Amino acid sequence: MGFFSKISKIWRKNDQEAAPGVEEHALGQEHKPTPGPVEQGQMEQAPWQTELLQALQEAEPRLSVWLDHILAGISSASPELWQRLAFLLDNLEVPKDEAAAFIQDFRNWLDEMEYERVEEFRSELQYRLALALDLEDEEDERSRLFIKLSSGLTKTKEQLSKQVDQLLQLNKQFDDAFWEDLEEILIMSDVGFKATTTLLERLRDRVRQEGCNDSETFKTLFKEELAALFPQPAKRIKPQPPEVVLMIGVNGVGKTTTIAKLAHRAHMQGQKVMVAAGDTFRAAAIEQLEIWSKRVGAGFYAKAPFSDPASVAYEALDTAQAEGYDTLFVDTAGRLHTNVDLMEELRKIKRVLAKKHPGAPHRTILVLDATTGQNALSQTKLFAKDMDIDEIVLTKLDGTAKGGVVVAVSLEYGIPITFIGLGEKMEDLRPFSGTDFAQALLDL
Ligand SMILES: Nc1nc2c(ncn2[C@@H]2O[C@H](COP(=O)(O)OP(=O)(O)OP(=O)(O)O)[C@@H](O)[C@H]2O)c(=O)[nH]1
Repeated sequence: MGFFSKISKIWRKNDQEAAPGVEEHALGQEHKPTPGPVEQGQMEQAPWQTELLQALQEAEPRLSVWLDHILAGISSASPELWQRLAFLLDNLEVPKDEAAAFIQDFRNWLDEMEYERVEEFRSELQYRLALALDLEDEEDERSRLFIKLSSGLTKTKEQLSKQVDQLLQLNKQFDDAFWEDLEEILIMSDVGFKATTTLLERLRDRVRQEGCNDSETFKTLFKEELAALFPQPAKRIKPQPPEVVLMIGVNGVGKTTTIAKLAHRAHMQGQKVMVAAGDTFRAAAIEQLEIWSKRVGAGFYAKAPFSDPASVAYEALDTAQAEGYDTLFVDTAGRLHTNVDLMEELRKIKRVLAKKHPGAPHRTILVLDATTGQNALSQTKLFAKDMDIDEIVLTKLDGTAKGGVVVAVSLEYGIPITFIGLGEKMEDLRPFSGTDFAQALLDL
């Protein structure tokens, strides 16, 4: 369930699935929340409301299309925009107090970011509505970020797809020479030895089983087997709150930004979120985290610079428990991983958290920069030696990402990639999908 405790099932054929672009449930067909008879004291609809409702009812049931209507003729944040947003949410049967809170949250964020113009905030507004209405898989939301993923993988895509195409033109026998050449192409694309071996074994079986003898079929099998390589995140049982998420990773990979994005997401999904500044070695990191926490509506806990990180974690958890938080993100120092005491420090933080709240940290997330190629692999190796890593978040996949390393990192240690970063803004975070990735990487 998203931010709102109740919305009309206007976007779903039934509770089981979100059905993006489902015609028969478009606003105004079967589920037309047409304004009821004007109850005693209820205001007559203003002409703009009648027009807007009609436009929404006739529009395709897609977030971006509805947003076009809400924003029609509006160039910047204004009382008119808030009125229209409230009208849309009201017609989705969102409880008035929750709709007002959503809008106020967004206005506070605009003030914080000093955003004024629609082009500055439209993407964030769409992202917030997608999360709040539990519509992240709605078609537009997917395509908005898929385009960024594809452009980030352009370099790897060109290299890999071009070479596979050439190989398929030269050799359609799928004989030993073919597989040796393909192995070389994958290794050269940073896929890593273990992932390459596994992928080739599976692909050879599929080619044999399906009697594949043409390029098109081979390309389909290649995409399917690449998508299937990625370990799936274990089904998480919601722990006794607060869920404690320990964030680890070296400096500069995008950890602070990722914590902010994850906190924003959790908040937009209706959780009460706190962020703890466990990287006490850099005053700048504490300040940056405080600014982001405020912007995304999360609580924030920090102590003086150079305080013991474990005491920050302990006290933050104590406060989160006392004040009924649902989720606590604990940032940690990211000094280059060669600095051995960093691992000792992380182990101490884990011990302190577990003592205070058995089972904590419930999730340990390693943040890696997808543009650093083999470095990301060596960082995973180092952290995995000392920490039980539950998830990987790969950032900067909108940059010149080394797409092959994405496969290697996840497969080498069997750690699922749960989210990918596709930009610096809060809405540039997407749940990782092996299928999307294979599609974006193998433009075959
Ligand atoms: N293009 C792009 N930039 C990103 C992404 N994630 C983070 N960044 C940028 O990368 C830079 C480093 O991000 P931080 O979140 O400060 O990284 P950090 O790991 O906390 O680094 P330190 O603060 O040095 O510990 C910032 O300029 C971010 O805006 C992403 O997914 N895409």
